[in-house]
Amino acid sequence: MKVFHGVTEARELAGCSLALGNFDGVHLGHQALFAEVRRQGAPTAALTFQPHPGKVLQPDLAPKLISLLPRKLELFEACGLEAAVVQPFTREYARHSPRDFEASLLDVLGARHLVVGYDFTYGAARAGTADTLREAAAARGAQVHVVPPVTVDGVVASSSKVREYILEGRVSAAQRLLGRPFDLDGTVVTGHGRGRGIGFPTANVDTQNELRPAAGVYAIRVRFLGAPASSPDAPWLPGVANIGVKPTFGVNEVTIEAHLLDFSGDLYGRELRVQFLERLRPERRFGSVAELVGQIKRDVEAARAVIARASE
Ligand SMILES: Cc1cc2nc3c(=O)[nH]c(=O)nc-3n(C[C@H](O)[C@H](O)[C@H](O)COP(=O)(O)O)c2cc1C
Ligand SMILES: Nc1ncnc2c1ncn2[C@@H]1O[C@H](COP(=O)(O)OP(=O)(O)OP(=O)(O)O)[C@@H](O)[C@H]1O
Repeated sequence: MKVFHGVTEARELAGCSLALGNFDGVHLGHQALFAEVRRQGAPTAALTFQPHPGKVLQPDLAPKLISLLPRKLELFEACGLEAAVVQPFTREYARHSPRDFEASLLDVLGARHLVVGYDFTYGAARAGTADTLREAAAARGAQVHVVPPVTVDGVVASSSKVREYILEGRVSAAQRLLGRPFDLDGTVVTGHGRGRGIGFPTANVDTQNELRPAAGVYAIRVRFLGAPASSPDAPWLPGVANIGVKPTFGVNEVTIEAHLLDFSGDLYGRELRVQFLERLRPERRFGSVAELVGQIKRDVEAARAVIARASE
């Protein structure tokens, strides 16, 4: 997939079918837009903003993002798009009128089909709507396609809803809207080394990802990323993760630690992707290490059952 930095760099996409949005998380609603783009024909592309407009316009209220830009681009590619236009978003850019935005897509970039969702708005003060976009396109012989809301069990798929679920630890609800499990990437860093001593060594995952699930114990799958580890179809390894402050040991900082069920070996420095399948229980303080170990054994069995179901 080709990545262009800004509309003016992307003129070779003239005649393209282009989806418009932030696309944080690339959930099922976003995927429906990309399916519509593919139906309209090549070259197929999506335009997204970087940083997320919320970070620029209301930094104090801005949400934690479901996925960072590299992962978003990877997901675009997995949806079959041939190109992405990453438009730098600044306060100055945000002041552009709807007319400017229309001209940049239709005249500068020369898109032929614009694909937006049912609630899409654009330009300063969000004054542009699907109707104004349609008028602007029609005047240039281009078309606008508006995708109706995609819902799952009565819930409209949206980035905000997915974030809410993840923050509550409801990762399987998030998965239903994403169409895949929520994941984050990280590097294995050193911990306190207690895990090995109690029979459950854990990889401490240091992640740049902004959004993490609520504290608790999760059934997970893990895949190694990057050189020299593996190819894109490297296997998903079953695991169980604890997110939290380890109250049994009185640690203050929140960590994400993953115990791989059928793996032994040194993981320090490895880069991995962790997929969260289901929350098994809240984190709690145990009166003794023996009680904690007994519970972790039960967690491992529960995780195996969840992962076996997920792999069916
Ligand atoms: C499946 C699993 C569940 C865990 N649940 C808890 C818990 O409920 N409470 C707690 O204090 N620590 C919990 N832990 C964290 C352990 O205390 C931690 O893995 C161990 O102390 C090793 O930590 P270290 O990496 O800091 O050495 C859990 C760990 C795993 C792997
Ligand atoms: N469930 C959905 N069904 C159809 N289109 C959608 C759906 N969700 C988003 N879209 C469309 O996808 C594009 C990208 O939207 P955006 O990135 O703002 O996503 P969002 O999920 O609505 O985010 P947020 O929850 O933060 O408002 C927009 O054109 C939007 O209208």
